[in-house]
Parts: sequence; C-alpha cells; structure tokens
Amino acid sequence: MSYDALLWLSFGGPEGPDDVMPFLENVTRGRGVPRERLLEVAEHYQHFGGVSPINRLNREAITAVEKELAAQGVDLPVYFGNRNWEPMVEDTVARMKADGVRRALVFPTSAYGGYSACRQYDEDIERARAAVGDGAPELVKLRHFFDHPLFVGAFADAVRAGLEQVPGARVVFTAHSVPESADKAAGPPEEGGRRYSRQVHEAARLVAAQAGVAEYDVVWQSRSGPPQVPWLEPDIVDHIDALHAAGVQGVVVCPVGFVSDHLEVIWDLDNEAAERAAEHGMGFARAATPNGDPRFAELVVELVREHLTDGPVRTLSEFPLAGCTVNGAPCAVGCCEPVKRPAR
Ligand SMILES: CC1=C(CCC(=O)O)c2cc3nc(cc4[nH]c(cc5[nH]c(cc1n2)c(C)c5CCC(=O)O)c(CCC(=O)O)c4C)C(CCC(=O)O)=C3C
Ligand SMILES: [Fe+2]
Repeated sequence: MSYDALLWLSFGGPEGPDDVMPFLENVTRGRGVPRERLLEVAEHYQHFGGVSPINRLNREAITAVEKELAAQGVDLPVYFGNRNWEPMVEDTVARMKADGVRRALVFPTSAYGGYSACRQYDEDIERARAAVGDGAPELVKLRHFFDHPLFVGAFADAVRAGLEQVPGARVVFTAHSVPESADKAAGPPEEGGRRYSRQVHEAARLVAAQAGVAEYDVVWQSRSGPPQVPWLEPDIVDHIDALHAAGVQGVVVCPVGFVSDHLEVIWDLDNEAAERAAEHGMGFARAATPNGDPRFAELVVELVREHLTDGPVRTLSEFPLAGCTVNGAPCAVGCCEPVKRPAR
C-alpha cells in the first residue's frame, strides 16, 4: 500500500484570550458540561494569557518527525489538523485533497483507546472527509501505542529522573478522567469494556517495571461534567491528601495518559497538585511527557513504517493491537464505543 502524506491529528487549543470561550464551546458542544465548569477552565487558560501550549508542542513535534522521516529516507509530507481549534482538521483535509493527496496515514496524539482517546478521533476523520466530499483522501489511522517500547521507555526515564529529584517518593501515574459510563461502554463487552482504563493501568505497570518501581498508584485528573455523574476516581489532588494522611513524604507524578505538557498537565499537576503537596510539606516532582524526548519522533516514524511494511511491530504488552481504522470506521466490535445516550 502506498501513502502520500501523514496527517497529525490533535485536540487543539486556544492561541489568545479571545479564542478561549469559542474553543471551550467547540470542545463541549452537546456534552452536558455545566457553564460553571467552562468558566472555571477558561480561567486556567487565562492564567497563561489565553494560550495553550498544545499547538506549539504539536508544531515542535511535527518538525522533529519531519527530520526523522527525512533521516530514514521516508518521503511523506506532514499535515496538521485539530478537532477543536485552528488549524481545523476539515480545512487541513481539504488542503490535502487540493494538494493531490489520495491516501494518508493519520497519527492521533493519544496513545490510548476508549471513546475520548480513540473513537472521537475516528469521528473527526469521518467528519473531515464528509466535509471535503468527493475525492477526499483515504485516511488510515495508526494504532494505539501505550505499550510501545519507545513510549514506555521515555516515561520510564522520566520517572527515574523524578525519583532523583525526590528520592524515596511514591510514584503516582495519572491520566485524564472520563465518565464511568464512557469507560465501561468502550472495549470488548465480554471484558466489561474499560479499554481505556485497562490500557492506562497496563502502561503504568510497564513504565514502573522499567523504572524499577515496585509500588505505585494509578489515579485520574481533570474531571469535568456535572458533579453527580460518576467519573474515574480518585482524583490526583485528593490522592495527595490520602498519601499525606498515610505518612508519605514525597510524590513523583507521571502523566502517563498524555503525550505532551498541555494545559491539563501544567495547570492540574504543576499548579494544583504541586501546591497541595507543598501545603502538606511533601516533596513533589512531575515526570516529563514524551513529546520532548527524541524517542517520540522515532516512535511516530516506527508506527508509520509498520504500514509501509518494512518496520517491526513492537509492543510490550499482551493486549491486542487496536485503534487502526480506515476512514474513521470503528476499529472492532465494541471497541472505543461512545456511551449510548438515552433519547430525550
Ligand atoms: C481521555 C481524554 C484525553 C486524553 C486523550 C487525548 O489526548 O486526546 C483528553 C485530552 C485533552 N483534553 C483537553 C482539554 C479539555 N478536555 C475537556 C473535557 C473532556 N476531556 C475528556 C477526556 C479526555 N481529554 C472528557 C471525557 C471531557 C468532557 C467533555 C467531553 O466529553 O468532551 C475540556 C472541556 C472543559 C473541561 O470540562 O475540562 C477541555 C478544555 C486537552 C487540551 C488541553 C490544552 O488546551 O492544552 C487535551 C489534550
Ligand atoms: Fe478504537
């Protein structure tokens, strides 16, 4: 199979104060997130001048991937499109068509399965192709990479570096929380769903093993939605209280659920979690995300090469390969399903 391009598909973030509310409205359209929560999150963005680091981080990563592709002699132009902010994926796919791209690979900036981390990116692909209409390029999404040795290796080194800063600290892995119902709905029904949270636990296990860490916790962060709806728990900040109450004197927080230091990482961890640890007099370090590690570009190119048929397919877990879909079709029965909302 031959490909003409690589599409880098991400979440998007605001690039100035006036972008913040329209961006948040794009993210939460039709999702029942209360207005108070939006206003609170808007303030987090305004702390940073209304600029999320996510677009800059994506552009830096794309530059690194372009260099790695060239170094490995792979001739694929890279395009950048987002779900929630400019450059919007619909516009990018239109440009790809105009440039004559007929078939492209898609790298989604999430390592995991589940609705928010996988299926929603498939929906973006479907929507973008539909918007472009006839002659839209065929788009083949790359697989989940939470158990890839380059992803695990980058986080393991970051955890080791954190432990050098805070020797003897408890290692705590975090990922973005999702509603309990969403976690249960996505994944093999015979396993009770939970593809996302199982993969997060597996990534944490692999990273801890490689960093030589015997005991650790997996917790969640950045919950949204109305308070009466159950989301994955415990929250990182509550967990720091619990660790303090149990006599733990230091934590290394590893955001294994994310590929880069975007706003949920720098606000919810570097600000809120770090502050709570300081209030308790606890040592605190936050492990780096892989985006800045040279292995990240190698990882992306390796995932690309799997499709050009000359690359190895490497994984450290026994979990089935998943997430690779054509034109946004669901990757397997029950995989990464959205919650069925009751009709109203
Ligand atoms: C699983 C998951 C990932 C990891 C997978 C992946 O990386 O894709 C992720 C990433 C991200 N989430 C991000 C930002 C936001 N997420 C929100 C809301 C939500 N996230 C959810 C889940 C996830 N989110 C869910 C179930 C909601 C509820 C509403 C809904 O069902 O959609 C909201 C609305 C306000 C709020 O309520 O917090 C914002 C602003 C940013 C960009 C940050 C930046 O600007 O730097 C990134 C990378
Ligand atoms: Fe999937």
